[in-house]
Amino acid sequence: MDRLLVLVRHGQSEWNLKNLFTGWHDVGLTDTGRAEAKKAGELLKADGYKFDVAFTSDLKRAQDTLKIILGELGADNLPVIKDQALNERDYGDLTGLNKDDAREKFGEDQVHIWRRSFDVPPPGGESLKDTAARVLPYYETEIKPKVLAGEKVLVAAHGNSLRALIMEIEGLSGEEIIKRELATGVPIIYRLNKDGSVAEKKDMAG
Ligand SMILES: O=C(O)[C@H](O)COP(=O)(O)O
Repeated sequence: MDRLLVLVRHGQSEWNLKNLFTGWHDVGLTDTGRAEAKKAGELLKADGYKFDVAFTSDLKRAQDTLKIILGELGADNLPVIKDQALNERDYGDLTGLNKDDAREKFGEDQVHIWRRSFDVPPPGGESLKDTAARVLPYYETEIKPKVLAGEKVLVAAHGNSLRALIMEIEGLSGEEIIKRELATGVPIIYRLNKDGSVAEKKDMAG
């Protein structure tokens, strides 16, 4: 049985381009982001991937990325399940601030801690641990059972909600996952064992 799970981070968003903390703010894709999504769809199509169901967040940059990918795959009618459990980490009071300005204001180290520590939340927002606490139950109850039952599953979500998922799927520690950077619009392909562990992994970045 092919227990296929493909994860893809949304393409470049308007606020990625402007280098602003985004979190739950609902911004659209840039032209580059749309092109990245199209390329992701083309790569998946070229390798013959087909899906039974797709999951995405409640935010349009992930939903639009998914829509473009499904268009490339000729799968516009695929069932799509949207849930805010897959949203980006909430960046709290940092939302809308320029990341370089924040480094000047709060210091490089503090901003790095907010962005890449496992359990220190930005003011008023979610740490990666907090994000994992809502992403992982959703994965366990909604996504994983489908993959283990043999449905081919595509997930379009966000840098930090996908980090939380990858941590669980690959069995990484908090220390290990915070070092992992996810490129926008690059599919990561997993084939899982019966127990949900990774049988095979391929990153389409090469
Ligand atoms: O929400 C954001 O600003 C980005 O999508 C992810 O940001 P990060 O790389 O600072 O975690």
